[in-house]
Amino acid sequence: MTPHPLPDPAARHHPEACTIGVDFGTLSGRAVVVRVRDGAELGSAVHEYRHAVIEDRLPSTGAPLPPDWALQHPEDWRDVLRTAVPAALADAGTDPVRVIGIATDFTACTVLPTTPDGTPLALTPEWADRPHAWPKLWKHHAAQEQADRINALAHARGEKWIARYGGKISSEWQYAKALQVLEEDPAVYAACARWIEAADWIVWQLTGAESRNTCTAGYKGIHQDGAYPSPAFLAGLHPDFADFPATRLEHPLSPLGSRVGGLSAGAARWTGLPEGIAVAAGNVDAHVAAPAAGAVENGRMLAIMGTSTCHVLNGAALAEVPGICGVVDGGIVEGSYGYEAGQSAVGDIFAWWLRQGVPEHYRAEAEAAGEDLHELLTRKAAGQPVGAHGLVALDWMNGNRSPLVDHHLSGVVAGLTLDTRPEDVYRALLESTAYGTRTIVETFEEGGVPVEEFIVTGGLKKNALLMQIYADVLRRPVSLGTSEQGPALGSAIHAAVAAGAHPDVRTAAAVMGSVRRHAYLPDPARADAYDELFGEYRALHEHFGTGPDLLLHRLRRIRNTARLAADA
Ligand SMILES: Nc1ncnc2c1ncn2[C@@H]1O[C@H](COP(=O)(O)OP(=O)(O)O)[C@@H](O)[C@H]1O
Ligand SMILES: O=C(CO)[C@@H](O)[C@@H](O)COP(=O)(O)O
Repeated sequence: MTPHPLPDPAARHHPEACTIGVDFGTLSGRAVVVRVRDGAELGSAVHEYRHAVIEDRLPSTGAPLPPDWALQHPEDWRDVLRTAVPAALADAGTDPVRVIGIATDFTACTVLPTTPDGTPLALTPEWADRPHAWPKLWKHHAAQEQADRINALAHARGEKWIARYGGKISSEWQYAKALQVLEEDPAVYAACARWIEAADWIVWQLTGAESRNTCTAGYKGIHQDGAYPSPAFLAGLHPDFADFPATRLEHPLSPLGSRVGGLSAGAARWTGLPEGIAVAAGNVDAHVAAPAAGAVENGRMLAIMGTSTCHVLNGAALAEVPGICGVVDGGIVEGSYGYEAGQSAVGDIFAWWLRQGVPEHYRAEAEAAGEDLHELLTRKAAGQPVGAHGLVALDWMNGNRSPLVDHHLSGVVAGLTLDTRPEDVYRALLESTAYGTRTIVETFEEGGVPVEEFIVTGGLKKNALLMQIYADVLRRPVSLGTSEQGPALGSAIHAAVAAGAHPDVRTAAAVMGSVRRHAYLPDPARADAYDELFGEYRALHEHFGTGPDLLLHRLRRIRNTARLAADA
């Protein structure tokens, strides 16, 4: 096959020059085609992962997975490049020759063991039958015991970096997951040449060469002040863990928006794009969205609301804020300290209730009305006065990421009666996630990091009731990123910088990003009513989430013991 002619360097100045952004979310990959001179989104496409989230059985053997596991299939990710990118180009009607760059972003910490050439162990005949050979999705929560030991040792040794992560490293991040592999399947750990974020692995698929980005290294890989944790610290966890960074992570780190390579011939065939175009460093699906939604300036918190919510916020100074996910110098954009916090389930909580808590006649009603169940329940829940359902819920169905950093906590719904309706619980769940976000906003402000504006992007911004609840609960306006694919637009912005169409991310954000400021305003009367309910939420937070011997931990232990016995 004749190779693509290498792109003309002047292509970046063509008035129709564009870039591709590809956002790898939890359930699907989304590609957008964006014009670099004004950020116009010319086309888009979505590809649902065929295996979605693998939580029950290993695809290769059908063997049951233990509780709290969450895996994904690498071929599902490559399928996004083969399907969504060409489909987005077709949707845009764009001649591929106009595409000057591509960038991707990924859920994190979604991490996988590979061979030296980047082949996932999960796709090798020798290791495909071993659960620990498979990519661990960000929501894999079976490494909490390892995380607890990491945190205890870090505090015992007075490790300086632990304060950069709010005082606790999450079980969702790289080290707890890697330590779980080492301890539960040392043969897989020994065969793992590279322990790599999917955010970097997908870039490897595009360029044919490994690269590592500063964002995932900083927030998920404990890379602080130019270094990973010391061998002495890591040996204190397990003698064979001392060289984990040196052997499985170490690689030069690429700043966000930098060009890490050219599109390989193979990836050009997958995507239909010109070989050799700029490929940007990998990024995280939350942080990448900041330039797309007017959130690069300090004090502007962006909530990327989807399956989960990530809160990213730039600050002028380095502050040690308890319970956040992390702070990284330049972690969101150069020139600021990038702060991250989050809620491990938001849309996932609503999806759970639609699956389990809605009677058949509601489904029939939705179908008859041409609505999905979210729209039906939202419509049914919208009219009731604040507090009329008599419920307060804890949004911990997938643990608490911030500020408690404990994924063996679980959800609570208080106030249920025989009169409680499905829409009442749905509304209480919407509200619980707003209370969780208000807790995070107040944690930042009490920690000395100002939150001057609250902006939302992600799939949930389309729910007007949810957005109004957030404005009322937070007692502040809610601005909206205008793109329906905020993270993918953010990636396209980083691709434009990598391709040389804009000098840096801040400049590109001003040209290509877009936000609708103060789209929702708080209603004072409802805000007062929510203040009282938020007080009840905080009482539940303290009772169920703090203290030495927690009911929710005991229930989790009982549940896991019973399930493991049943699977034995
Ligand atoms: N109208 C809606 N109201 C509330 N939640 C919704 C609505 N539509 C979809 N969701 C939730 O949005 C989540 C998907 O968010 P999205 O941003 O599209 O994906 P991802 O998390 O993969 O980035 C799902 O958990 C789903 O339950
Ligand atoms: O944890 C992070 C980012 O740090 C997210 O990738 C993770 O919560 C998944 O995000 P989504 O809800 O799938 O958008």
